[in-house]
Amino acid sequence: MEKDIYEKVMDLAKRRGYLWSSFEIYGGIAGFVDYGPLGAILKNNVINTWRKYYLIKEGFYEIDSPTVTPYEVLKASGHVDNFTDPIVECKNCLESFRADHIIEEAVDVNTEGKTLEELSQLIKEHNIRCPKCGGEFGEVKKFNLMFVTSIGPGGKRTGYMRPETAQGIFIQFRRLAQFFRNKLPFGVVQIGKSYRNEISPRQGVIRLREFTQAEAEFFVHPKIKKHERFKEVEDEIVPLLPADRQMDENLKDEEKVIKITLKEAVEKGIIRHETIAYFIALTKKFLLDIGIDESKLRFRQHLPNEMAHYAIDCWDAEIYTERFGWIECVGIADRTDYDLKAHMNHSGVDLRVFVEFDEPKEVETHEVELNYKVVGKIFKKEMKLVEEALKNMDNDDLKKLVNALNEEGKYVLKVDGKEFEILSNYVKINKVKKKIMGEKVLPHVIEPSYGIDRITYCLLEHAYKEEEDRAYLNLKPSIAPVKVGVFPLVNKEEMPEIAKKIKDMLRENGIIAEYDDSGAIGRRYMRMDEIGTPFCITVDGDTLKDNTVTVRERNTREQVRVKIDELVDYIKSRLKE
Ligand SMILES: Nc1ncnc2c1ncn2[C@@H]1O[C@H](COP(=O)(O)OP(=O)(O)OP(=O)(O)O)[C@@H](O)[C@H]1O
Repeated sequence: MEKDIYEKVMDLAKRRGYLWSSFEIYGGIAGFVDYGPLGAILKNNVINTWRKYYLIKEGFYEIDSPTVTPYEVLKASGHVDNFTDPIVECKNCLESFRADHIIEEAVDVNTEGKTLEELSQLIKEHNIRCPKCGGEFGEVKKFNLMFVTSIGPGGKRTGYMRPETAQGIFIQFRRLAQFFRNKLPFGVVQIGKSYRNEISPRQGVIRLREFTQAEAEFFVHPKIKKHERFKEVEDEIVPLLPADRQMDENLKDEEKVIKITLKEAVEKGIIRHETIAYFIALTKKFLLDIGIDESKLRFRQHLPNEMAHYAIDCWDAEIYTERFGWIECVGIADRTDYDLKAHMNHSGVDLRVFVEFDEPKEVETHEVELNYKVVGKIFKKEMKLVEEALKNMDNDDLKKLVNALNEEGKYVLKVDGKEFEILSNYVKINKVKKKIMGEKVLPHVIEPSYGIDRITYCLLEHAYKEEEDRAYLNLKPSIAPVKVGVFPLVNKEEMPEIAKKIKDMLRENGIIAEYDDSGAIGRRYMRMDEIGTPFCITVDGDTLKDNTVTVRERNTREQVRVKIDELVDYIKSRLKE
Protein backbone atom coordinates (compact mmCIF):
# COMPACT_ATOMS: atom_id res chain seq x y z
CA MET A 1 0.00 0.00 0.00
CA GLU A 2 1.28 3.50 -0.85
CA LYS A 3 2.33 5.51 2.15
CA ASP A 4 0.20 8.56 2.92
CA ILE A 5 1.73 12.01 3.27
CA TYR A 6 1.85 11.77 7.06
CA GLU A 7 3.96 8.63 6.83
CA LYS A 8 6.22 10.13 4.18
CA VAL A 9 6.73 13.35 6.14
CA MET A 10 7.35 11.52 9.40
CA ASP A 11 9.74 9.18 7.64
CA LEU A 12 11.72 12.10 6.28
CA ALA A 13 11.49 13.90 9.62
CA LYS A 14 12.93 10.89 11.42
CA ARG A 15 15.74 10.19 8.94
CA ARG A 16 16.86 13.79 8.59
CA GLY A 17 16.69 14.93 12.20
CA TYR A 18 13.44 16.87 12.36
CA LEU A 19 11.29 14.76 14.70
CA TRP A 20 12.06 11.69 16.77
CA SER A 21 9.98 9.55 19.12
CA SER A 22 11.02 10.33 22.66
CA PHE A 23 12.57 7.66 24.89
CA GLU A 24 12.94 5.48 21.79
CA ILE A 25 15.65 3.17 23.12
CA TYR A 26 13.32 2.29 26.01
CA GLY A 27 10.41 1.55 23.71
CA GLY A 28 9.01 5.09 23.51
CA ILE A 29 5.81 6.53 25.03
CA ALA A 30 2.92 7.91 23.00
CA GLY A 31 2.39 11.64 23.25
CA PHE A 32 6.02 12.74 23.54
CA VAL A 33 8.27 13.92 20.78
CA ASP A 34 11.87 15.12 20.44
CA TYR A 35 12.83 17.78 17.98
CA GLY A 36 16.08 16.68 16.37
CA PRO A 37 18.81 19.12 15.29
CA LEU A 38 16.89 20.47 12.30
CA GLY A 39 13.51 20.25 13.99
CA ALA A 40 14.70 22.37 16.89
CA ILE A 41 15.86 25.13 14.52
CA LEU A 42 12.64 24.94 12.52
CA LYS A 43 10.51 25.19 15.66
CA ASN A 44 12.58 28.15 16.88
CA ASN A 45 12.20 29.86 13.52
CA VAL A 46 8.42 29.47 13.82
CA ILE A 47 8.48 30.84 17.37
CA ASN A 48 10.73 33.75 16.44
CA THR A 49 8.45 34.69 13.54
CA TRP A 50 5.56 34.59 16.01
CA ARG A 51 7.53 36.88 18.33
CA LYS A 52 8.07 39.25 15.43
CA TYR A 53 4.30 39.62 15.14
CA TYR A 54 3.36 39.85 18.80
CA LEU A 55 6.37 41.54 20.39
CA ILE A 56 7.66 43.77 17.63
CA LYS A 57 4.54 44.63 15.62
CA GLU A 58 1.85 44.50 18.31
CA GLY A 59 4.02 45.80 21.16
CA PHE A 60 3.20 42.97 23.57
CA TYR A 61 5.75 41.90 26.21
CA GLU A 62 6.83 38.37 27.05
CA ILE A 63 7.07 36.76 30.47
CA ASP A 64 8.42 33.39 31.51
CA SER A 65 6.86 31.64 34.51
CA PRO A 66 7.26 28.20 36.12
CA THR A 67 5.64 25.12 34.60
CA VAL A 68 5.04 23.57 38.03
CA THR A 69 1.96 25.27 39.40
CA PRO A 70 0.53 25.01 42.94
CA TYR A 71 -2.93 23.50 43.46
CA GLU A 72 -4.50 26.83 44.55
CA VAL A 73 -3.90 28.48 41.16
CA LEU A 74 -5.51 25.71 39.14
CA LYS A 75 -8.31 25.22 41.64
CA ALA A 76 -9.16 28.91 41.23
CA SER A 77 -8.94 28.77 37.43
CA GLY A 78 -11.36 25.87 37.29
CA HIS A 79 -8.87 23.34 35.91
CA VAL A 80 -8.93 21.07 38.96
CA ASP A 81 -12.69 20.63 38.60
CA ASN A 82 -13.33 21.11 34.89
CA PHE A 83 -10.26 20.25 32.85
CA THR A 84 -11.46 16.77 32.01
CA ASP A 85 -12.11 14.49 29.05
CA PRO A 86 -14.53 11.57 28.99
CA ILE A 87 -12.74 8.25 29.42
CA VAL A 88 -13.91 4.70 28.85
CA GLU A 89 -12.08 1.49 29.71
CA CYS A 90 -12.29 -1.88 27.99
CA LYS A 91 -13.48 -4.49 30.52
CA ASN A 92 -11.38 -7.15 28.81
CA CYS A 93 -7.93 -5.67 27.99
CA LEU A 94 -8.23 -2.68 30.39
CA GLU A 95 -7.04 -0.25 27.68
CA SER A 96 -8.47 3.28 28.07
CA PHE A 97 -9.85 5.44 25.28
CA ARG A 98 -11.38 8.86 24.89
CA ALA A 99 -15.08 8.06 24.81
CA ASP A 100 -16.06 10.85 22.38
CA HIS A 101 -13.32 9.85 19.91
CA ILE A 102 -14.21 6.14 20.06
CA ILE A 103 -17.85 6.96 19.30
CA GLU A 104 -17.08 9.40 16.46
CA GLU A 105 -14.73 6.89 14.84
CA ALA A 106 -17.36 4.15 14.98
CA VAL A 107 -20.56 6.00 14.04
CA ASP A 108 -21.51 9.26 12.36
CA VAL A 109 -22.57 11.18 15.49
CA ASN A 110 -21.44 14.55 16.81
CA THR A 111 -20.55 14.04 20.47
CA GLU A 112 -19.88 17.69 21.21
CA GLY A 113 -21.51 18.75 24.49
CA LYS A 114 -22.88 15.29 25.37
CA THR A 115 -23.02 14.29 29.05
CA LEU A 116 -21.21 11.24 30.45
CA GLU A 117 -24.52 9.36 30.61
CA GLU A 118 -25.34 10.23 27.00
CA LEU A 119 -21.93 9.02 25.85
CA SER A 120 -22.34 5.73 27.77
CA GLN A 121 -25.77 5.35 26.17
CA LEU A 122 -24.35 5.91 22.66
CA ILE A 123 -21.70 3.23 23.22
CA LYS A 124 -24.35 0.74 24.30
CA GLU A 125 -26.87 1.71 21.61
CA HIS A 126 -24.35 1.26 18.79
CA ASN A 127 -22.65 -1.70 20.44
CA ILE A 128 -19.26 0.00 20.11
CA ARG A 129 -16.43 -2.35 21.04
CA CYS A 130 -12.79 -1.96 22.00
CA PRO A 131 -10.76 -1.36 18.80
CA LYS A 132 -7.86 -3.30 20.29
CA CYS A 133 -9.47 -6.56 21.45
CA GLY A 134 -13.18 -6.28 20.59
CA GLY A 135 -14.06 -6.34 24.30
CA GLU A 136 -17.00 -4.61 25.95
CA PHE A 137 -16.66 -1.10 27.42
CA GLY A 138 -17.54 -0.01 30.95
CA GLU A 139 -19.28 3.27 31.85
CA VAL A 140 -17.90 6.61 30.63
CA LYS A 141 -16.17 8.61 33.39
CA LYS A 142 -14.42 11.96 33.80
CA PHE A 143 -10.62 12.04 33.59
CA ASN A 144 -8.63 15.09 34.66
CA LEU A 145 -5.93 15.81 32.10
CA MET A 146 -3.43 17.45 34.43
CA PHE A 147 -0.21 15.72 35.53
CA VAL A 148 -0.10 15.83 39.32
CA THR A 149 3.12 16.29 41.23
CA SER A 150 4.11 17.26 44.73
CA ILE A 151 6.14 20.27 45.73
CA GLY A 152 8.88 19.77 48.31
CA PRO A 153 9.65 16.66 50.36
CA GLY A 154 6.90 14.72 52.06
CA GLY A 155 4.35 15.42 49.33
CA LYS A 156 2.48 17.90 51.52
CA ARG A 157 1.91 20.46 48.80
CA THR A 158 0.14 19.38 45.62
CA GLY A 159 1.25 20.85 42.34
CA TYR A 160 0.39 20.31 38.70
CA MET A 161 2.33 20.66 35.49
CA ARG A 162 0.63 23.66 33.90
CA PRO A 163 -2.02 22.72 31.31
CA GLU A 164 -1.68 26.11 29.58
CA THR A 165 0.81 28.96 29.79
CA ALA A 166 -1.94 31.56 30.24
CA GLN A 167 -2.40 31.13 34.00
CA GLY A 168 1.17 32.33 34.61
CA ILE A 169 0.14 35.64 33.06
CA PHE A 170 -3.17 35.98 34.91
CA ILE A 171 -1.67 35.43 38.33
CA GLN A 172 0.94 38.13 37.73
CA PHE A 173 -1.72 40.53 36.49
CA ARG A 174 -1.25 43.04 39.31
CA ARG A 175 2.45 43.45 38.54
CA LEU A 176 1.82 43.47 34.81
CA ALA A 177 -0.79 46.22 35.11
CA GLN A 178 1.77 48.28 37.08
CA PHE A 179 4.35 47.60 34.40
CA PHE A 180 1.96 48.98 31.78
CA ARG A 181 1.17 51.94 34.07
CA ASN A 182 -2.45 50.75 34.35
CA LYS A 183 -3.22 51.73 30.77
CA LEU A 184 -5.62 49.44 28.96
CA PRO A 185 -5.42 47.75 26.54
CA PHE A 186 -2.12 45.91 26.86
CA GLY A 187 -0.83 42.55 25.76
CA VAL A 188 1.41 39.93 27.34
CA VAL A 189 2.65 36.67 25.87
CA GLN A 190 4.18 33.51 27.18
CA ILE A 191 5.82 30.76 25.14
CA GLY A 192 6.62 27.45 26.72
CA LYS A 193 5.74 23.89 27.56
CA SER A 194 2.25 22.85 28.59
CA TYR A 195 1.27 19.42 29.81
CA ARG A 196 -1.88 17.39 29.32
CA ASN A 197 -2.13 13.74 30.18
CA GLU A 198 -4.09 12.96 27.00
CA ILE A 199 -6.00 9.69 27.34
CA SER A 200 -4.86 7.85 24.22
CA PRO A 201 -2.78 10.05 21.97
CA ARG A 202 -2.75 8.16 18.72
CA GLN A 203 -2.21 11.06 16.36
CA GLY A 204 1.57 11.42 16.56
CA VAL A 205 2.68 15.02 16.90
CA ILE A 206 -0.88 16.35 16.74
CA ARG A 207 -1.83 15.19 20.21
CA LEU A 208 1.05 15.36 22.63
CA ARG A 209 1.25 15.06 26.38
CA GLU A 210 3.98 17.69 26.55
CA PHE A 211 3.78 20.42 23.94
CA THR A 212 4.72 24.02 23.26
CA GLN A 213 2.18 26.80 23.35
CA ALA A 214 2.56 30.43 22.41
CA GLU A 215 -0.21 32.32 24.11
CA ALA A 216 -1.05 36.00 23.93
CA GLU A 217 -3.32 37.67 26.47
CA PHE A 218 -4.74 41.00 25.39
CA PHE A 219 -6.32 42.81 28.34
CA VAL A 220 -9.07 45.26 27.43
CA HIS A 221 -11.62 47.48 29.14
CA PRO A 222 -14.71 45.27 29.58
CA LYS A 223 -16.83 47.70 27.59
CA ILE A 224 -14.33 48.46 24.83
CA LYS A 225 -13.80 45.59 22.45
CA LYS A 226 -13.22 47.67 19.38
CA HIS A 227 -9.63 47.42 18.18
CA GLU A 228 -7.57 50.48 17.39
CA ARG A 229 -6.00 48.89 14.32
CA PHE A 230 -9.02 47.00 13.00
CA LYS A 231 -9.16 49.43 10.05
CA GLU A 232 -5.90 47.95 8.76
CA VAL A 233 -7.43 44.48 8.41
CA GLU A 234 -11.16 45.05 7.96
CA ASP A 235 -11.09 44.34 4.21
CA GLU A 236 -9.30 41.05 4.67
CA ILE A 237 -11.35 38.14 3.34
CA VAL A 238 -11.14 35.10 5.57
CA PRO A 239 -12.81 31.68 5.21
CA LEU A 240 -15.17 31.46 8.18
CA LEU A 241 -17.19 28.52 9.42
CA PRO A 242 -19.72 30.11 11.79
CA ALA A 243 -21.49 28.07 14.46
CA ASP A 244 -25.00 28.37 12.98
CA ARG A 245 -23.86 27.14 9.56
CA GLN A 246 -22.09 24.15 11.11
CA MET A 247 -25.37 23.17 12.72
CA ASP A 248 -27.48 23.77 9.59
CA GLU A 249 -28.36 20.33 8.28
CA ASN A 250 -29.61 21.71 4.96
CA LEU A 251 -26.10 22.82 4.00
CA LYS A 252 -23.55 20.49 2.47
CA ASP A 253 -20.14 20.57 4.14
CA GLU A 254 -18.50 22.64 1.41
CA GLU A 255 -21.35 25.19 1.57
CA LYS A 256 -20.84 25.85 5.25
CA VAL A 257 -17.74 28.02 4.85
CA ILE A 258 -18.33 31.67 3.95
CA LYS A 259 -15.76 34.02 2.54
CA ILE A 260 -16.52 37.58 3.59
CA THR A 261 -14.53 40.55 4.82
CA LEU A 262 -13.84 40.81 8.52
CA LYS A 263 -15.72 44.10 8.56
CA GLU A 264 -18.86 42.39 7.29
CA ALA A 265 -18.40 39.51 9.71
CA VAL A 266 -18.29 41.91 12.66
CA GLU A 267 -21.15 44.07 11.37
CA LYS A 268 -23.38 41.03 10.91
CA GLY A 269 -22.50 39.79 14.39
CA ILE A 270 -20.90 36.60 13.04
CA ILE A 271 -17.69 37.48 14.86
CA ARG A 272 -18.56 38.95 18.23
CA HIS A 273 -16.28 41.98 18.10
CA GLU A 274 -13.39 43.73 16.37
CA THR A 275 -10.72 42.47 18.71
CA ILE A 276 -11.40 38.80 17.95
CA ALA A 277 -11.58 39.68 14.24
CA TYR A 278 -8.27 41.54 14.47
CA PHE A 279 -6.54 38.49 15.95
CA ILE A 280 -8.09 36.26 13.29
CA ALA A 281 -6.43 38.50 10.68
CA LEU A 282 -3.13 38.49 12.55
CA THR A 283 -3.22 34.72 12.88
CA LYS A 284 -3.87 34.32 9.17
CA LYS A 285 -0.97 36.63 8.33
CA PHE A 286 1.41 34.79 10.64
CA LEU A 287 0.42 31.34 9.37
CA LEU A 288 0.80 32.33 5.72
CA ASP A 289 4.08 34.06 6.51
CA ILE A 290 5.62 30.86 7.84
CA GLY A 291 4.37 28.90 4.84
CA ILE A 292 0.96 27.39 5.66
CA ASP A 293 -0.99 26.80 2.45
CA GLU A 294 -3.79 29.39 2.29
CA SER A 295 -6.21 26.95 0.65
CA LYS A 296 -5.81 24.67 3.69
CA LEU A 297 -6.68 27.26 6.32
CA ARG A 298 -10.06 28.18 7.75
CA PHE A 299 -11.49 29.68 10.93
CA ARG A 300 -14.18 27.69 12.73
CA GLN A 301 -16.36 29.12 15.46
CA HIS A 302 -16.95 26.94 18.51
CA LEU A 303 -20.48 25.64 18.91
CA PRO A 304 -22.22 26.98 22.02
CA ASN A 305 -21.90 23.64 23.83
CA GLU A 306 -18.27 23.21 22.79
CA MET A 307 -16.94 26.43 24.29
CA ALA A 308 -14.42 26.13 27.13
CA HIS A 309 -15.77 26.91 30.60
CA TYR A 310 -14.23 30.39 30.49
CA ALA A 311 -15.13 31.64 26.98
CA ILE A 312 -18.01 33.56 25.38
CA ASP A 313 -16.79 33.39 21.79
CA CYS A 314 -14.05 31.29 20.31
CA TRP A 315 -12.68 30.76 16.81
CA ASP A 316 -10.16 28.07 15.93
CA ALA A 317 -7.70 28.41 13.11
CA GLU A 318 -7.95 24.98 11.53
CA ILE A 319 -5.37 23.64 9.14
CA TYR A 320 -6.02 20.79 6.74
CA THR A 321 -3.87 17.68 6.87
CA GLU A 322 -4.26 14.63 4.65
CA ARG A 323 -4.53 12.02 7.36
CA PHE A 324 -6.29 13.88 10.16
CA GLY A 325 -8.46 16.28 8.18
CA TRP A 326 -9.00 19.77 9.67
CA ILE A 327 -7.13 20.19 12.93
CA GLU A 328 -7.27 22.99 15.45
CA CYS A 329 -3.93 24.76 15.59
CA VAL A 330 -4.87 28.10 17.16
CA GLY A 331 -7.76 29.00 19.46
CA ILE A 332 -8.84 32.66 19.63
CA ALA A 333 -11.15 33.17 22.59
CA ASP A 334 -12.82 35.96 24.51
CA ARG A 335 -12.20 34.68 28.05
CA THR A 336 -14.00 37.70 29.58
CA ASP A 337 -12.93 38.45 33.17
CA TYR A 338 -13.39 34.79 34.10
CA ASP A 339 -9.78 34.16 35.11
CA LEU A 340 -9.02 37.50 36.75
CA LYS A 341 -12.26 37.32 38.72
CA ALA A 342 -11.50 33.76 39.84
CA HIS A 343 -7.98 34.67 40.98
CA MET A 344 -9.21 37.86 42.66
CA ASN A 345 -11.84 35.92 44.60
CA HIS A 346 -9.56 33.06 45.59
CA SER A 347 -6.48 35.12 46.47
CA GLY A 348 -8.25 38.10 47.96
CA VAL A 349 -5.96 40.40 45.96
CA ASP A 350 -7.64 43.22 44.07
CA LEU A 351 -6.84 42.77 40.41
CA ARG A 352 -8.90 45.69 39.14
CA VAL A 353 -7.35 48.53 37.21
CA PHE A 354 -8.16 52.17 37.85
CA VAL A 355 -9.41 53.72 34.62
CA GLU A 356 -9.75 57.49 34.44
CA PHE A 357 -12.93 59.07 33.02
CA ASP A 358 -12.64 61.60 30.18
CA GLU A 359 -14.28 64.16 32.54
CA PRO A 360 -14.47 63.90 36.34
CA LYS A 361 -17.96 62.93 37.61
CA GLU A 362 -19.80 64.18 40.70
CA VAL A 363 -21.38 61.32 42.61
CA GLU A 364 -23.13 60.71 45.91
CA THR A 365 -21.01 58.42 47.93
CA HIS A 366 -19.95 57.52 51.43
CA GLU A 367 -16.95 58.20 53.54
CA VAL A 368 -15.71 55.90 56.24
CA GLU A 369 -14.61 57.32 59.57
CA LEU A 370 -12.89 54.89 61.91
CA ASN A 371 -13.81 54.57 65.55
CA TYR A 372 -10.18 54.52 66.68
CA LYS A 373 -10.97 53.72 70.31
CA VAL A 374 -12.46 50.39 69.30
CA VAL A 375 -10.42 49.39 66.28
CA GLY A 376 -7.05 50.32 67.71
CA LYS A 377 -7.29 47.46 70.20
CA ILE A 378 -8.61 45.01 67.65
CA PHE A 379 -6.34 45.46 64.67
CA LYS A 380 -3.19 46.53 66.52
CA LYS A 381 -0.26 46.18 64.09
CA GLU A 382 -2.57 45.75 61.12
CA MET A 383 -4.34 49.04 61.86
CA LYS A 384 -2.59 50.97 59.08
CA LEU A 385 -3.41 48.31 56.50
CA VAL A 386 -7.13 48.31 57.42
CA GLU A 387 -7.27 52.10 57.54
CA GLU A 388 -5.69 52.46 54.09
CA ALA A 389 -7.98 49.84 52.59
CA LEU A 390 -11.12 51.48 53.97
CA LYS A 391 -10.06 54.97 52.86
CA ASN A 392 -9.24 53.76 49.34
CA MET A 393 -12.48 51.89 48.77
CA ASP A 394 -14.13 52.76 45.50
CA ASN A 395 -17.81 53.51 45.11
CA ASP A 396 -18.87 49.93 44.39
CA ASP A 397 -17.08 48.56 47.42
CA LEU A 398 -18.43 51.33 49.64
CA LYS A 399 -21.95 50.37 48.56
CA LYS A 400 -21.22 46.75 49.44
CA LEU A 401 -19.83 47.81 52.83
CA VAL A 402 -22.89 49.94 53.65
CA ASN A 403 -25.30 47.20 52.56
CA ALA A 404 -23.47 44.51 54.50
CA LEU A 405 -23.34 46.62 57.68
CA ASN A 406 -27.05 47.50 57.37
CA GLU A 407 -28.17 43.96 56.66
CA GLU A 408 -25.77 41.77 58.60
CA GLY A 409 -23.98 44.17 60.92
CA LYS A 410 -20.62 43.07 59.57
CA TYR A 411 -18.44 43.21 56.46
CA VAL A 412 -15.41 41.14 55.49
CA LEU A 413 -12.60 43.35 54.23
CA LYS A 414 -10.04 41.57 52.05
CA VAL A 415 -6.58 43.11 51.85
CA ASP A 416 -3.48 41.45 50.37
CA GLY A 417 -4.82 37.97 50.89
CA LYS A 418 -5.86 38.71 54.51
CA GLU A 419 -9.40 39.02 55.83
CA PHE A 420 -10.63 41.49 58.49
CA GLU A 421 -14.10 41.50 59.97
CA ILE A 422 -15.53 45.03 60.21
CA LEU A 423 -18.47 45.41 62.63
CA SER A 424 -20.95 48.31 62.64
CA ASN A 425 -19.46 49.89 65.76
CA TYR A 426 -15.96 50.05 64.21
CA VAL A 427 -16.90 52.75 61.74
CA LYS A 428 -19.08 55.77 61.14
CA ILE A 429 -20.38 56.18 57.59
CA ASN A 430 -21.02 59.68 56.27
CA LYS A 431 -22.89 60.53 53.08
CA VAL A 432 -20.87 62.92 50.90
CA LYS A 433 -20.79 64.34 47.40
CA LYS A 434 -17.51 63.73 45.66
CA LYS A 435 -15.85 64.36 42.36
CA ILE A 436 -14.46 61.10 41.09
CA MET A 437 -11.81 60.91 38.43
CA GLY A 438 -12.37 57.33 37.33
CA GLU A 439 -13.37 53.85 38.33
CA LYS A 440 -11.83 50.48 38.96
CA VAL A 441 -12.59 47.85 36.34
CA LEU A 442 -11.70 44.22 35.98
CA PRO A 443 -10.35 43.85 32.45
CA HIS A 444 -11.54 41.25 29.99
CA VAL A 445 -9.01 39.22 28.11
CA ILE A 446 -8.93 38.17 24.47
CA GLU A 447 -6.59 35.24 23.98
CA PRO A 448 -5.03 33.90 20.81
CA SER A 449 -3.44 30.58 21.80
CA TYR A 450 -1.13 28.81 19.35
CA GLY A 451 -0.07 25.17 19.39
CA ILE A 452 3.47 25.37 18.03
CA ASP A 453 3.90 21.62 17.48
CA ARG A 454 0.73 21.23 15.42
CA ILE A 455 1.64 24.29 13.36
CA THR A 456 5.16 22.97 12.78
CA TYR A 457 3.87 19.59 11.65
CA CYS A 458 1.35 21.21 9.25
CA LEU A 459 4.14 23.34 7.90
CA LEU A 460 6.22 20.24 7.10
CA GLU A 461 3.24 18.52 5.49
CA HIS A 462 2.34 21.52 3.35
CA ALA A 463 5.98 21.96 2.35
CA TYR A 464 6.41 18.33 1.32
CA LYS A 465 6.70 18.03 -2.48
CA GLU A 466 7.39 15.09 -4.73
CA GLU A 467 8.85 15.15 -8.21
CA GLU A 468 9.93 12.27 -10.40
CA ASP A 469 13.53 12.27 -9.19
CA ARG A 470 13.26 13.83 -5.75
CA ALA A 471 11.17 14.61 -2.68
CA TYR A 472 11.84 17.97 -1.08
CA LEU A 473 10.59 20.40 1.52
CA ASN A 474 9.42 23.65 0.01
CA LEU A 475 10.17 25.60 3.19
CA LYS A 476 10.30 29.37 2.96
CA PRO A 477 13.89 30.68 3.13
CA SER A 478 13.06 32.56 6.34
CA ILE A 479 11.88 29.34 8.04
CA ALA A 480 14.23 26.68 6.62
CA PRO A 481 16.75 25.47 9.26
CA VAL A 482 19.78 25.30 6.98
CA LYS A 483 19.88 28.23 4.60
CA VAL A 484 22.74 27.29 2.35
CA GLY A 485 24.62 24.15 1.31
CA VAL A 486 28.18 24.79 0.16
CA PHE A 487 29.99 22.26 -2.03
CA PRO A 488 33.23 21.92 -3.93
CA LEU A 489 32.35 20.48 -7.35
CA VAL A 490 35.25 18.07 -6.99
CA ASN A 491 37.63 17.47 -4.11
CA LYS A 492 40.67 18.84 -5.83
CA GLU A 493 42.74 21.90 -6.42
CA GLU A 494 41.62 24.55 -3.98
CA MET A 495 37.89 23.94 -4.30
CA PRO A 496 37.31 22.34 -0.84
CA GLU A 497 39.27 25.13 0.92
CA ILE A 498 37.39 27.88 -0.90
CA ALA A 499 34.04 26.19 -0.20
CA LYS A 500 34.89 25.85 3.50
CA LYS A 501 35.85 29.53 3.62
CA ILE A 502 32.53 30.48 2.03
CA LYS A 503 30.69 28.35 4.59
CA ASP A 504 32.58 30.12 7.42
CA MET A 505 31.94 33.53 5.89
CA LEU A 506 28.19 32.85 5.71
CA ARG A 507 28.10 31.60 9.30
CA GLU A 508 30.01 34.65 10.50
CA ASN A 509 27.22 36.67 8.95
CA GLY A 510 24.55 34.78 10.84
CA ILE A 511 23.53 32.46 8.02
CA ILE A 512 23.43 28.74 8.82
CA ALA A 513 25.45 27.03 6.08
CA GLU A 514 26.55 23.40 5.75
CA TYR A 515 29.61 22.13 3.92
CA ASP A 516 29.27 18.84 2.04
CA ASP A 517 31.87 17.17 -0.14
CA SER A 518 30.73 13.54 -0.15
CA GLY A 519 29.25 11.78 -3.15
CA ALA A 520 28.18 13.05 -6.54
CA ILE A 521 27.09 16.69 -6.74
CA GLY A 522 23.56 15.64 -7.78
CA ARG A 523 23.14 13.60 -4.62
CA ARG A 524 24.39 16.49 -2.50
CA TYR A 525 21.75 18.75 -4.05
CA MET A 526 19.06 16.13 -3.32
CA ARG A 527 20.15 15.83 0.31
CA MET A 528 19.84 19.59 0.75
CA ASP A 529 16.52 19.70 -1.13
CA GLU A 530 15.13 17.01 1.12
CA ILE A 531 15.72 19.04 4.28
CA GLY A 532 14.39 22.18 2.63
CA THR A 533 17.65 24.13 2.19
CA PRO A 534 16.69 26.92 -0.20
CA PHE A 535 20.12 27.60 -1.76
CA CYS A 536 23.21 25.63 -2.68
CA ILE A 537 26.54 27.16 -3.61
CA THR A 538 29.03 25.25 -5.73
CA VAL A 539 32.67 26.10 -6.09
CA ASP A 540 33.95 24.90 -9.49
CA GLY A 541 36.78 25.34 -11.97
CA ASP A 542 35.60 28.82 -12.96
CA THR A 543 35.74 29.94 -9.33
CA LEU A 544 39.50 29.53 -9.43
CA LYS A 545 39.66 31.85 -12.44
CA ASP A 546 37.10 34.57 -11.71
CA ASN A 547 36.07 34.27 -8.04
CA THR A 548 32.46 33.48 -8.86
CA VAL A 549 30.34 30.53 -7.71
CA THR A 550 27.02 29.05 -8.79
CA VAL A 551 24.02 29.59 -6.57
CA ARG A 552 21.28 27.05 -7.21
CA GLU A 553 17.71 27.63 -6.10
CA ARG A 554 15.96 24.62 -4.61
CA ASN A 555 12.50 24.73 -6.22
CA THR A 556 13.35 25.75 -9.78
CA ARG A 557 16.87 24.26 -9.72
CA GLU A 558 17.94 27.38 -11.62
CA GLN A 559 21.56 28.44 -11.24
CA VAL A 560 23.12 31.89 -11.38
CA ARG A 561 26.72 32.96 -11.00
CA VAL A 562 27.53 35.32 -8.17
CA LYS A 563 30.83 36.92 -7.15
CA ILE A 564 32.15 35.58 -3.84
CA ASP A 565 32.46 39.17 -2.60
CA GLU A 566 28.75 39.73 -3.17
CA LEU A 567 27.53 36.38 -1.82
CA VAL A 568 26.56 37.46 1.68
CA ASP A 569 24.42 40.36 0.46
CA TYR A 570 22.93 38.24 -2.30
CA ILE A 571 21.93 35.40 0.06
CA LYS A 572 20.67 37.82 2.71
CA SER A 573 18.35 39.51 0.25
CA ARG A 574 17.05 36.20 -1.05
CA LEU A 575 16.41 34.88 2.45
CA LYS A 576 13.77 37.56 2.84
CA GLU A 577 11.66 35.99 0.04
N1 LIG B 1 -2.43 17.62 23.29
C1 LIG B 1 -1.99 18.59 22.51
N2 LIG B 1 -0.91 18.40 21.72
C2 LIG B 1 -0.43 19.38 20.93
N3 LIG B 1 -0.99 20.61 20.86
C3 LIG B 1 -2.07 20.85 21.63
C4 LIG B 1 -2.63 19.87 22.49
N4 LIG B 1 -3.69 20.41 23.13
C5 LIG B 1 -3.79 21.68 22.70
N5 LIG B 1 -2.84 21.95 21.80
C6 LIG B 1 -2.59 23.23 21.10
O1 LIG B 1 -2.81 24.33 21.97
C7 LIG B 1 -3.76 25.22 21.39
C8 LIG B 1 -4.60 25.90 22.44
O2 LIG B 1 -5.08 24.98 23.38
P1 LIG B 1 -6.64 24.72 23.65
O3 LIG B 1 -6.81 24.50 25.09
O4 LIG B 1 -7.47 25.74 22.98
O5 LIG B 1 -6.78 23.32 22.88
P2 LIG B 1 -7.99 22.31 22.93
O6 LIG B 1 -9.20 23.01 22.39
O7 LIG B 1 -8.08 21.67 24.25
O8 LIG B 1 -7.43 21.26 21.85
P3 LIG B 1 -8.12 19.86 21.49
O9 LIG B 1 -9.60 20.12 21.40
O10 LIG B 1 -7.50 19.49 20.17
O11 LIG B 1 -7.73 18.95 22.60
C9 LIG B 1 -4.57 24.33 20.44
O12 LIG B 1 -5.11 25.11 19.40
C10 LIG B 1 -3.55 23.35 19.96
O13 LIG B 1 -2.86 23.86 18.82
